[in-house]
Amino acid sequence: MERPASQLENMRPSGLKPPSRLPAMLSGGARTLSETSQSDLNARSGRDGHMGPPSTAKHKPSGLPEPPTKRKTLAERAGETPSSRSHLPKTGIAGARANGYRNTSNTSTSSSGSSIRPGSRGTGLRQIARQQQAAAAEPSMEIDEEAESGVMGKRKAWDTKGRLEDMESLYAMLRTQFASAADSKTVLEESLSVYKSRVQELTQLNRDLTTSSKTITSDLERARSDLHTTTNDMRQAKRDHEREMQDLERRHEKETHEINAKHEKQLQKLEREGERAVEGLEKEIKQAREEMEKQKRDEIADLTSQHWEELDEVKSRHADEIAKLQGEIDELRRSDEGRAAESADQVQALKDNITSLQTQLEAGNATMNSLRKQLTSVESQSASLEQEKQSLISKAHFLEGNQEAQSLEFTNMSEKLAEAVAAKEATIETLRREEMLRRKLNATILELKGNIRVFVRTRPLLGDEEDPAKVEYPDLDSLEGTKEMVVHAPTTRSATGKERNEKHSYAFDRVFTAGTPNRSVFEECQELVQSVIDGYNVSILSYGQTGSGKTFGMSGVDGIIPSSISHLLSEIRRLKEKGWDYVVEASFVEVYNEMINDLLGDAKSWDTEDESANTRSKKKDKHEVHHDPITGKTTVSNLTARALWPPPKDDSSWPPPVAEAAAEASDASNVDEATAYTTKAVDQLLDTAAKNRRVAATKSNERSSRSHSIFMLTLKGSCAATGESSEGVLNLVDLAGSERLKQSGAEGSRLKETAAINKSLSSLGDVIAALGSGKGEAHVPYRNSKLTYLLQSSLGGTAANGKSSRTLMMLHLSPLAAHWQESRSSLLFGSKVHGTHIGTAKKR
Ligand SMILES: Nc1ncnc2c1ncn2[C@@H]1O[C@H](COP(=O)(O)OP(=O)(O)OP(=O)(O)O)[C@@H](O)[C@H]1O
Repeated sequence: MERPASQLENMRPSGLKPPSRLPAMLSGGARTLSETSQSDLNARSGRDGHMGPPSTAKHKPSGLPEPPTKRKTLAERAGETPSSRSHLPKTGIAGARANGYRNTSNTSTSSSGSSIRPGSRGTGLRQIARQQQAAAAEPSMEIDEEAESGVMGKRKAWDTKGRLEDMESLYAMLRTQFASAADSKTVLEESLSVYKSRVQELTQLNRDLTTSSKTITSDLERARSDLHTTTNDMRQAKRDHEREMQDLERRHEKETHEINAKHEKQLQKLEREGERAVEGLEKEIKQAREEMEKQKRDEIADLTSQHWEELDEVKSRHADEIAKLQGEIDELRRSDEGRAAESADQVQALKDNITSLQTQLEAGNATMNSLRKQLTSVESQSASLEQEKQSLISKAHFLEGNQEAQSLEFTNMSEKLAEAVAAKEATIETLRREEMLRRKLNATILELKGNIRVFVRTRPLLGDEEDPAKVEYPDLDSLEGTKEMVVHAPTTRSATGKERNEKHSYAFDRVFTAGTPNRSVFEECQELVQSVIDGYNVSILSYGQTGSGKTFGMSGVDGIIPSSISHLLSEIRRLKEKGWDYVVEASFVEVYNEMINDLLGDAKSWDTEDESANTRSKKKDKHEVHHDPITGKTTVSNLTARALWPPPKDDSSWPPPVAEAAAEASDASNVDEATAYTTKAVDQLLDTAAKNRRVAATKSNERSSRSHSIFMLTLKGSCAATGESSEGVLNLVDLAGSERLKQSGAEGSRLKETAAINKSLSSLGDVIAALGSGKGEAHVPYRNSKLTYLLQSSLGGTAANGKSSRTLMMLHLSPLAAHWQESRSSLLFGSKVHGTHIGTAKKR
């Protein structure tokens, strides 16, 4: 695109400007060089002093204007009147010339200082023209004056000769003037040719400059387009750079994220390894402890047998000495009075001897007590030895003293015996009071903690499982135990690409970190299990999606079922010393499709109802649930109940393998065998249940995940001494997987299963919510599902007889981020249950 010259001028990098006068000259119109007027040339040469030919200063033109008309001949001129004659200057020519030159110079001077505006130049040309006209007019006036006052005026008309002379002189003068005019013309022509060549030069210069201008313009255009291209390139490079930077940033963020995730994984791995190491160490410690205990037991046994041997030795020595004494006494009796004193000395020596023996016995007893307090049989035998010793002493006394003293001694001994019996009674009474106090305290503690409690447990990552959900435990170091958890949802992105990091905080009665072993979990449940012994009904329910660890926590090694049995057995043994006797029975049932099945019965008879029959016409359950409104007891008809304690002696099919041990179990000295029996019996119960479920699974897959199992323990206790009695039920429930299967996608048996599971789990939530509303038992919808109806008396409510119960909901979570939604719905269920407060539990 062509730009105006003024703009181009401004952009000229070199600062080169086209000669300012050239456009002016060119703009003067389409005049050719021949058309250029003398005045133009004069004006130009005047304005541009250095461009003018130096010769023009020397050979100034005469200043005479070219005759506008044809010159007259001399004869013609001679015939003219003086007024009409030519105006020939005398001195005025030079003056006019000088004037004209001066004027031109003046114009030039003034023009050179002025700008190159065409207007000003035009003014200069007009001035020059005016001056030339004035110069042309002036000489004519001078000639006329001269002619009148000088030459022509002095001659008389008749003086032809004089007038001829005048004419001759005038002619000569004119010739001179003509000659000078010719010179002047030559000079002017020379000047013109100089000007012409100068004009050519200038034209050439103009052309060169135009070409140069064009070149520069095209250079400029090129430079501008280069600049444009460079700017575009730079912008593109900038954009590329920005894009690269963004990519780099994204990559960097991703890498950081990956590194963080890797670190976390490593940390967790290390934690897991640490936990495994701790577990291994614990196992080793346990083994070492067991070995030490065994060693101790062996040592105790050795010491005991040694002690027995010593006692036997002492006894035989006593017997020998007694026999010897008896002989000596007899001899003494037979001897005379004189030897009585000697005998008395001997008796004294014997007495000393007996005292030292007594000291030995006491020391032996002290050693024995310190070694094993539980060896009550040994103590009782020691007591009989003590009695023997006392009788020996009394015999010695008898020998020593008279009849009266002997009877006094006897009375003292009887009193001491009565005192000992009274002390024993008082001790038993204190123990009973202590036991009652303990039960009350335990009840108070549990009441304070609430009748419905919720624990959360996350299982560790298994095998090659990866990508755990992020969980934080804000009060991990709390001395009261961890109760809070913050679960982070997997990072998502909004429609605008913004990162969304959701997290949810929860608080429960207890939160267990991933990897907490079963044993530690049970320690927190122990108080609740203990309260069953005290006569409360308790339910512990494992809730969570399939694979979250419900079965592992309930029936696995050190799980709640085996640990509860072992804890209850040790408590039963402890209470035996305080006068309490317990009977323990176990049943194991499954609730599947709203039907109760006996897991210890025959699996082949399960799931027999006609699928097509409607619910009302369905035949009655084989196992009916019945609640006694007076006792508050729940019974299920046709249910197998296995005696776990005391081990039965008369059932040939039951007890299972440790028959001999069981037979001896009623003997207090064989508690270990009895415990072994019960433990084995429980293992066998669990095996039988698992086997039955496997058989049933041929009809319905994944039976264990799709049904609820309930291990029911009934503990009946009585204290003959006080006439007190108690009955508590412990229900250990492994619920069906809580994952919500879409009913729309399920068909046939799976649809029915899903409906039954959803119904029973939501009924469970509703029942607990209703119990928490405080509207009373009448408003609790126990009957909405078989599960809640079966557990009615142990879900935290209060039975008609005023007996109330306790519940522990154990939420099991998968650690995987992929299972986040299921974990969240479990946590929401737990929060709903945890928010429910149910009043104080009462025992009847
Ligand atoms: N705390 C844990 N420590 C180690 N392994 C565990 C733990 N919890 C669960 N597991 C393992 O996870 C797997 C699934 O556990 P489990 O069978 O108990 O889940 P579940 O919830 O009972 O499933 P389902 O509902 O199908 O019966 C098992 O292999 C189990 O050994």
